[in-house]
Amino acid sequence: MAQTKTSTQRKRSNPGSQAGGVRRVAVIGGNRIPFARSNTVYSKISNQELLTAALRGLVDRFGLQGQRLGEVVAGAVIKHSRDFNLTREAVLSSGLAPETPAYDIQQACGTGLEAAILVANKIALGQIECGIAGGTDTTSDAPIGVGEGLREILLDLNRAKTNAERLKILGRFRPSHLVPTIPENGEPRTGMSMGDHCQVTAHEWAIPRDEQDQLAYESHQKLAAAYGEGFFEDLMTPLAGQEVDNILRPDTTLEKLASLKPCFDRENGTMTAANSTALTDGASCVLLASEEWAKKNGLEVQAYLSFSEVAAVDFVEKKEGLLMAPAYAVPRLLERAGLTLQDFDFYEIHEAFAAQVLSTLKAWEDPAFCKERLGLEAPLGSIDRSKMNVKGSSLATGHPFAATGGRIIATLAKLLEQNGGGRGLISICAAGGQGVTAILER
Ligand SMILES: CC(=O)CC(=O)SCCNC(=O)CCNC(=O)[C@H](O)C(C)(C)COP(=O)(O)OP(=O)(O)OC[C@H]1O[C@@H](n2cnc3c(N)ncnc32)[C@H](O)[C@@H]1OP(=O)(O)O
Repeated sequence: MAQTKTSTQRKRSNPGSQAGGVRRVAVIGGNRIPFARSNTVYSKISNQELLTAALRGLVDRFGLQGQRLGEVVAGAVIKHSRDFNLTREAVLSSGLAPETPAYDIQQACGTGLEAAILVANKIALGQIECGIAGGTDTTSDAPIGVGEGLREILLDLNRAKTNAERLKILGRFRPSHLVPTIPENGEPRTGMSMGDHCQVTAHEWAIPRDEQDQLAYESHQKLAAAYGEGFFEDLMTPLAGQEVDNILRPDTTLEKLASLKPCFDRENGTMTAANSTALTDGASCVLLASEEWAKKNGLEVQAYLSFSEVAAVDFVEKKEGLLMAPAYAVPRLLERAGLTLQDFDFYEIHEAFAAQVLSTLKAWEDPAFCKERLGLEAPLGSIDRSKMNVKGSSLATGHPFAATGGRIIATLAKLLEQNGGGRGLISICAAGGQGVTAILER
């Protein structure tokens, strides 16, 4: 029994983890539910149920029933106040051993990738052997809050001891108290939405409308082709009769996209409902492990999560583009990894908005931006666009905020496995002027 052994008698359980040493972190595989436009098929399904469905699918696929994993880390950008720890609740219904620890994190649209970095770091340090990272979001089931006035009345009512006290408190009630507090897709410090911010950046970088529409069009074409070849068959668990992302429009045309009206700057804007992500419901997760654990459990390694970098920009005082932090994170990532921007076989650049992707690519090509903002002697340069988002991305799949990271990791890991090797770059912009990036290799 472990309790009767002294520490010196105890066999070291992670011989790969020497002091100061790190282990390679394997991506075993991922799973997600099909993503759905908000207020459609998942409109009556909670965040917790969406995450549970994605987790259960992963548990079934990799035979993890009853296993105690190191930990499960996930989160949602928009949560109800009742969801203290929705990841733990999802784990308790997932088929994993109930002794598996789990907790929520929140890093806006970077949540899923940040969760994977947290789990990976513990595996790398030998603190755990395996874990699951994930994310979920539903804008169909957004929490509606009550205003301050009504909140005070309700709390006082709860504390009141007599009916007379209750009646007196109810006398403070005014119809104006019924105005609800609805969560906004906006930045608290600027009062602008993500789309408003991105439209400012698109103007600054002079991103033409037709280039944004082209990117959106290609995203749908590539996602449709990926479904056609069965790419997602072992990456997805159907839910509520939904088998594919219902935002996907394989039949859309460039002419149709060109006909849509701008939706943020309505006068001079270039961003539309098609070259912006739609509000989406969904969940995803990925299984990460040490190589030893994977081998012991007879599981193949798809890829390794080797580097990560998170950056933040000053979008308040310095007026940097809110969604431009990946432009800063990636050069730091490359420097630490000893790589150039061209040293990749795949690029997974989250398509929050087509204009966000195109502004970031343009920034890396721009000598003045690279010198003055990034402190580089030469620009990072261009990427081979045929290697970018090859199975479609958020414009076509949709973007359930916290679930996008897991979708991307699972897609890229499978691509690297199919390719028989190589390297992929992940870049995800996030609210709050942040960007989460990582490298997968095989
Ligand atoms: C949060 C982070 O941390 C970082 C990030 O990722 S930032 C990104 C976060 N996400 C967002 O901010 C979501 C942004 N999106 C939105 O707010 C909304 O989707 C939107 C304002 C852009 C559009 O909303 P909407 O007007 O309700 O869109 P919707 O009604 O679906 O579409 C408008 C029209 O375009 C059409 N359309 C949309 N996509 C199309 C496509 N691909 N092909 C053809 N037509 C399309 C629709 O059919 C519709 O046409 P009709 O009016 O004829 O019905």
